[in-house]
Amino acid sequence: MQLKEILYGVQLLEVSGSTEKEIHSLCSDSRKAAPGGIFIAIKGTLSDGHAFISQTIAAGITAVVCAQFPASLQAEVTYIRVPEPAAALGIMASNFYGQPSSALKLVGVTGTNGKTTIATLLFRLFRDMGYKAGLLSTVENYVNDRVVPATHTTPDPLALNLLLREMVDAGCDYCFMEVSSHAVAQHRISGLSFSGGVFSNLTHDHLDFHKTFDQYLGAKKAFFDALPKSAFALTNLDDRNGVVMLQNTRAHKKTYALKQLADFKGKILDNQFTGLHMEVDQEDVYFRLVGSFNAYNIMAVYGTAILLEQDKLGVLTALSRLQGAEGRFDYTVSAAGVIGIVDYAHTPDAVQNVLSTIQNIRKGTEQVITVIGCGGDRDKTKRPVMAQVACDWSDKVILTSDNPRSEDPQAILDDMQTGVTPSNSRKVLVISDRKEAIKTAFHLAGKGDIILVAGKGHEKYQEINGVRKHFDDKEILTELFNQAS
Ligand SMILES: CC(=O)N[C@H]1[C@@H](OP(=O)(O)OP(=O)(O)OC[C@H]2O[C@@H](n3ccc(=O)[nH]c3=O)[C@H](O)[C@@H]2O)O[C@H](CO)[C@@H](O)[C@@H]1O[C@H](C)C(=O)N[C@@H](C)C(=O)N[C@H](CCC(=O)O)C(=O)O
Ligand SMILES: Nc1ncnc2c1ncn2[C@@H]1O[C@H](COP(=O)(O)OP(=O)(O)OP(=O)(O)O)[C@@H](O)[C@H]1O
Ligand SMILES: N[C@H](CCC[C@H](N)C(=O)O)C(=O)O
Ligand SMILES: [Mg+2]
Repeated sequence: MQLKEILYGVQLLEVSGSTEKEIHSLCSDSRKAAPGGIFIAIKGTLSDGHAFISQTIAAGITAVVCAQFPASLQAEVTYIRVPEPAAALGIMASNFYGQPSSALKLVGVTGTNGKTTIATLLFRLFRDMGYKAGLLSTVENYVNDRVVPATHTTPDPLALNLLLREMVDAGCDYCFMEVSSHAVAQHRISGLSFSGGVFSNLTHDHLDFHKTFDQYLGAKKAFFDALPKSAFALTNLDDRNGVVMLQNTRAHKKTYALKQLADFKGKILDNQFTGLHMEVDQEDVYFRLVGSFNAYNIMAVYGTAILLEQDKLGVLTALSRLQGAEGRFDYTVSAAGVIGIVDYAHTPDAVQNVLSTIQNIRKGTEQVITVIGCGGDRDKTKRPVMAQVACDWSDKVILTSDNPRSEDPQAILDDMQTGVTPSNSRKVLVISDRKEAIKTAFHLAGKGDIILVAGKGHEKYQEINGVRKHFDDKEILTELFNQAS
């Protein structure tokens, strides 16, 4: 493709060299530079792509997009100066792959918790209703029934647009994707053409990256601010930040809620371990998903499907058959009657939601035993809060390791323990080895007791000292449950 075609829609500040040359590939990682390609220099959190420009030219790159020109320019290379190379990369990746997002109805889901659940339910709903569709999520990506492993919640612009291209080529009409706050801040979604945006909720997370809650809120809001007039913006009216999200959007503003009047109004009639009984837009429906937080997810999915012009009863019927996403309130019962729940709750709010759901459903006398850790190289301020929430809502808590990554597991546990109040300390055990922690919870549990293993959900690994080894909470729990029978 011609360089000038790839640059269509990019704000150019300065160009040195010809834009009428054939380009074979795009890359933002110097290690992937290929002859006849274009390199986009991005300033990241660890290094600055500008430092690698000469290396990429040595590897055969013929065009460079950057925020500052290098001191000396090579005659055969075209240099393009832009205000924000990361944003330019999004637009260029979209052009390079033939603007696939315009050929699909693309819906983005953002918020602290619920993105994977909402996007996955939407994907499965539309597949069940007979549509060809794609999914971009934390757990897995899908092109119809083909699974593409996920590396990020929201992939980088090149991987993202390539996947969208594959969806269009496979005949997909819809794509449902998670939009993480990192992706918005790093312009990974720049250049995409959205048909709709959905907001779940906003609570404490990622303050290591966004520094303040306002910056975190700003990243989520920027997604809605950039939606076109033709799109819809669907928000959760019961969330304190739900209205703020839509303040400056040009899209059609729509709302869902359980506690007040909204465009899409739901009500929980009953909430059991077997599922939710709800009234949705005046229809009485049973769902297999558990917990009041899932009632919100259901309303978000229902509202989106209606805004995508689907038939109300068809949507509710298909939705009532769906199971939750893997590792989200994933429920098993041992032969001896111990209940195990694996859940991806890894923020204070999510932990509280899962535990309050358990409290609301349990009959009264059963113990709730929570096994929980916090990830390394991630927001440290959430550690004591998560430990405190776990203690406040459980009878016993086993503090353990999640993914320590490059951190010392004991240091993470120390941070968590600062959230254990003296009155809660008698409830707490600290067992760094996660498998041992789950085993101990199992040995402490009797008939009817509930073990919550929180934080890792669907993850099939544990990362300690930068090394990933196979680890699966559900597998360990199931093995213990089977041994006992
Ligand atoms: C903190 C963060 O978001 N980091 C992402 C970011 O990396 P970075 O800013 O550290 O990049 P960098 O290493 O400083 O490099 C800057 C630039 O120089 C380039 N480079 C670097 C080295 C080199 O030798 N040559 C070279 O060209 C890099 O390719 C990059 O373009 O840009 C990279 C390329 O897109 C991402 O892969 C990387 O994700 C890392 C792996 C990551 O763990 N991200 C997590 C935190 C994340 O994004 N999570 C969210 C979900 C969060 C949630 O749960 O809500 C997600 O969307 O997955
Ligand atoms: N609507 C919701 N409100 C609050 N908590 C929720 C909601 N939906 C799910 N949760 C809780 O949050 C956890 C994560 O849910 P989910 O994976 O759907 O969210 P996510 O936004 O995709 O998270 P991540 O950003 O880590 O990918 C679940 O395991 C559950 O405990
Ligand atoms: N997408 C989130 C998931 C965290 C899950 C938890 N298991 C951890 O490793 O901290 C992140 O990268 O922050
Ligand atoms: Mg997710």
